[in-house]
Amino acid sequence: MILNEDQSIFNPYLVSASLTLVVLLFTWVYWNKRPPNSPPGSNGIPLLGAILSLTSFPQIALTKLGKKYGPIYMVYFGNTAVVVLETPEIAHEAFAKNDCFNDRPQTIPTLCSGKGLIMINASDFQREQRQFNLHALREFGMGRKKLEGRLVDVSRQLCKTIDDLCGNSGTSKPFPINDMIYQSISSVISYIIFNHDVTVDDKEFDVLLKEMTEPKKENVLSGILMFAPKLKYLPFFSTNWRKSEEFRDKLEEKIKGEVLSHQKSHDRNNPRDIIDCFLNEMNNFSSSKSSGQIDKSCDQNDEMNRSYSWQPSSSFTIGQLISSVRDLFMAGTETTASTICWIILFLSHYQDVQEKMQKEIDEVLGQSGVPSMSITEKLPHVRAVLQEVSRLRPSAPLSLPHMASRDAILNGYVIPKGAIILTNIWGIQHDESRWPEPEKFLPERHLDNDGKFNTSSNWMIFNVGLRNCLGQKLAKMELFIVTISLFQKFSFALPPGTTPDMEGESVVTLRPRHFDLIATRR
Ligand code: HEM
Repeated sequence: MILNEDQSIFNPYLVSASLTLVVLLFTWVYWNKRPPNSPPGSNGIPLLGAILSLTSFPQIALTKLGKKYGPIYMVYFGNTAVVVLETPEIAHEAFAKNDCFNDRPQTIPTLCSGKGLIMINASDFQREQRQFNLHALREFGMGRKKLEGRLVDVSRQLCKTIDDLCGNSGTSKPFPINDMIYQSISSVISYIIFNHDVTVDDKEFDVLLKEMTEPKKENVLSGILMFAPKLKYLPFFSTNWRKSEEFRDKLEEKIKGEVLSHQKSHDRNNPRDIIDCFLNEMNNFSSSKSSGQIDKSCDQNDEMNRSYSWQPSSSFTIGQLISSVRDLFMAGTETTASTICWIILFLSHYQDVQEKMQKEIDEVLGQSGVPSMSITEKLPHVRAVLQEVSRLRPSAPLSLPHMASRDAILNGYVIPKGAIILTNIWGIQHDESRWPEPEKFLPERHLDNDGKFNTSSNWMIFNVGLRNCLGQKLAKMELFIVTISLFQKFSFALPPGTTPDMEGESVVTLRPRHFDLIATRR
């Protein structure tokens, strides 16, 4: 048989279709190859991996994958390996018992400048800075009467604003509370760092911070970049990345101004805030270089001194001061304020729980008693409410990303160097084997048979290990004192006929959408 031209076995369409098939087959085989003994999971769609699961609630998508693959699994976002931890035990093994899973991927442009506290890799530099800031937060914040006083003042101011809205009738019209809470919480951290409220005294500062945390499209994109950094090379995301860097630079310029004015009025024997304390360390370094002496003036009378053992070194520089202040401010506002908003929303929706909590507050403090951390034992129901709301709506549902600094074994699996490691805090706190009926709001699950408050290692909103939340003591104090102050003075309700949105929105944190409230003076 003679083949005419059209029937040739070298038909170009046939050849290119076959070649495409071969290329696709190779891509598929190559894409689906997994490193030997890596955690279970799927490689997902070639080139994209599981990236499409990063919907508006990535924590929920990842929890579903956890049910399929088990307590530790590995997926790909683009070509980046992402290991997800679904139990506190594995998180503990990774972050407390190991030193190779505590680096950070460079995925949050507003916090990644090679310096600071949050996104720097684990190193002597990082440990020294973490230790210094833990100590400085204690000195100017945690455990100090001074901070309790500040918190009480801030809460009083907040109550005064709400009281004005209640007017003569004693009941307000519906009003949004979110911005008031954000303002109060940023004021607390602002005093600890700058010894004044920068968001009130400097409007530009305030606008910048709001721009960076508002739930607008750009910030949602930043949330996605946090888990899939390689997307920053795509046109849509690259603009977003650049804009975030510009914001960071502007914010750092503002902080620099504050640092300069601190330098001018600095008295080493009378540190006013974290900036002064840091400046003392810088001076210590230069004087210890010349004299060999270490003078810890901000450390006088400090009962925590025993755990305070860093040596002044070159990690104390102006650049590092500016970046660490930026990180404390960013980390210390959004998370705590969102949690307080969730608490108010849940209690407004569940009126019976609110009444029970108020009864307890009334018995311990009455209408005029001043809240303080010394009465936590007497308020188990309040603590149970705080615990349950933050279990249901953790403000950092996937924690912050960690990164493997080398190939290493975790729970019997090989984790490749450079893999991003996420702790699925949401999944752990919604795991029905640990929390029966996990979706239900049941504060009493945190009380024992005698009505005493019960802690559980399955509650882990601050994550665990060597990079866990540096501000957790401060955060607990803020949640406790602000909540008590508000519910001691007011009852809150949602406007009749409205259906609350209890899901919220994920920006980088999980926060409630704006909601209106009615306050009634008690
Ligand atoms: C309810 C409030 C808060 C929650 C839920 C929260 C949660 C977290 C989480 C999950 C992490 C990541 C831990 C990890 O990667 O292992 C973290 C880190 C951090 N948090 Fe918080 N946080 C809160 C409040 C605060 C406050 C008030 C401050 C500071 C004043 C703060 C400062 C930091 C810093 C500096 C880090 C980075 C620590 C490091 O990398 O070594 N946080 N936080």
